[in-house]
Amino acid sequence: MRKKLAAGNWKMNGTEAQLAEVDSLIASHPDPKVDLLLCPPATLIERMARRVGTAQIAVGGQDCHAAVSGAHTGDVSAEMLRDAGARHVILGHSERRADHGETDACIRAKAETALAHDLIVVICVGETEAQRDAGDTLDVIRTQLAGSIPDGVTGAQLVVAYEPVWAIGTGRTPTLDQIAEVHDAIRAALTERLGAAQADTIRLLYGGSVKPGNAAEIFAVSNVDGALVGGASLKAADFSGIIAALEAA
Ligand SMILES: O=C[C@H](O)COP(=O)(O)O
Repeated sequence: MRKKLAAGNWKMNGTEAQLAEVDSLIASHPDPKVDLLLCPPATLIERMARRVGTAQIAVGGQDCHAAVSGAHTGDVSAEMLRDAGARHVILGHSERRADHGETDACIRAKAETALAHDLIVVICVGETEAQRDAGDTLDVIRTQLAGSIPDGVTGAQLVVAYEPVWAIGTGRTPTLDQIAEVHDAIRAALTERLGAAQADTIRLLYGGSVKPGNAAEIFAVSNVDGALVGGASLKAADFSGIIAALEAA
């Protein structure tokens, strides 16, 4: 039985004042029935981890470098994330793929380093609108999974997020059938690659315009084990509604 996971990706949003939302979230969910994860900008990781204290919210990074250390101005290493209090890292988000030219091989290299530093990796996959219109969605997803997931990863070390690029921050979402089709295909690809014993334990998150109003129907879809939430994770009241829907699913 996979424990559900509600993950928030704050992207490039938030300074000290934004951490008040974490206090509100803890107050609303002192004993959550699902796993909670917040991934703030790198500048807030340590402060958020301290703020969370012993409350049941994990903290994660939004990216890390593939190298352990060295001359990489502006980058953050996996070891630095661990040191700051992160236990997870998002890798291969479509915004990293688009803005920084990240390839599947690059994401895999980052994932290998992150795993070596005891971080749980949240690997993102998703098709563009043009790829969906061309009927290439499942091929794109399978290629991204094959190229970006390291060999030998265990179910405890990996979370996969399906985020259709055209649904991110747009208010548009796929149909429930489309979400089910992709999540079932991801589970099948992971089973073929890692074996059922590992694949069955990997949480698959849907991401892309998840809101309190659509969360319940998305969480009822086959092989959806939670969500990776962007905009709605910035407001505790909104994220709380999504968490409540996941707890009820
Ligand atoms: O990482 C989160 C996703 O990109 C979803 O963002 P969104 O909820 O703002 O659409």
